[in-house]
Amino acid sequence: MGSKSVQELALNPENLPNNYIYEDGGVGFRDALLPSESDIHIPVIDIHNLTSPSTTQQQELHKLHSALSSWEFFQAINHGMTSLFLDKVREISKQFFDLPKEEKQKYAREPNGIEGYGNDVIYSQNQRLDWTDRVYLKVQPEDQRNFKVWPQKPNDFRSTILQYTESLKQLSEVILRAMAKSLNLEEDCFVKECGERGSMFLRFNYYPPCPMADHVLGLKSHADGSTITFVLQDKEVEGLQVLKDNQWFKIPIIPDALVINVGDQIEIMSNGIFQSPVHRVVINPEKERLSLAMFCVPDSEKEIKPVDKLVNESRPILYRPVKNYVEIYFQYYQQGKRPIEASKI
Ligand SMILES: O=C(O)CCC(=O)C(=O)O
Ligand SMILES: [Fe+2]
Repeated sequence: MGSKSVQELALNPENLPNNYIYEDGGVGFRDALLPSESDIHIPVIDIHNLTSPSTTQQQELHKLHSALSSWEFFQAINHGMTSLFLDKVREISKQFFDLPKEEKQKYAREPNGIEGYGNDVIYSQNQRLDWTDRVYLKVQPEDQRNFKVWPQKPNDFRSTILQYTESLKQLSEVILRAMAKSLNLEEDCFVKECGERGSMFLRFNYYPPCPMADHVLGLKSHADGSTITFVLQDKEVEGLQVLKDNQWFKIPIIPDALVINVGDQIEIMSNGIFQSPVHRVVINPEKERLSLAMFCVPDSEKEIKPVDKLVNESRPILYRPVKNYVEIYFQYYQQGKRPIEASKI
């Protein structure tokens, strides 16, 4: 990891390294609109309804389709995980970042590796840095778990994360099937496209408070390289924003909802019908914020391309096939570029 964690930098905020600071670009970071202030709402989807008998399911699929073609973000409720369990997930995450530096360093990522505890990988000198410390773990498939970088403290860290992974693995299938149905495709078409050995990456994002919140970003604007992403937001401190029609909107907190968004790989598979939204995270001057993002990605051996049925004369093919998209993703991201450009025809 870089010489200092963001958590350490936050102790001495008068002396921030230049790479964290947006001199003028920062104006207005925190005055994004709440969708409700503009008469529009981030859709809320009831997952139970997605798997209910016909009429209820049809209505919910319709809602999902319109959510994904407008905001590309939605909040999922009734997803089967209890409030108590989600609190537990947040609690063990917080406990990890509260540990002494020496303990956290045991799980530090390799200088150029991506898994483990650390902050931004530095690719170039003038790269903008994100005001966040992370733990990044490949949690699926099982035989690719690198337990060397999985925290052992708090004691129930691993067991809680394994349970969380299992729940989201099941939920991701439900969502991918529902997405396909909402496009009148074979129900299993996206699931199949992801292959037998789809991967899941879990990222714990810890954003310390920063008095220069108008001049630093927790996460610079980006779109995810996943098929879909699940975000468990902080229960009290907001920060996630989505760009729509050139305007930033806050994603409001619904305490037990999971925020779900389309990633680049569903944009490719759906031939651009569902698009991967640009989003960012702003910082709070007084309060820390913690979130968990779970990225679902296809088997790295599988080639991803637009589904045949979504390509026709009026909708020509818009994307080239891609393979192991995650690989190129980070380099593009750290240079502030959008990796999806590599696939656009
Ligand atoms: O912190 C958040 O709410 C969102 C995190 C995110 O967008 C990401 O990790 O890709
Ligand atoms: Fe993201």
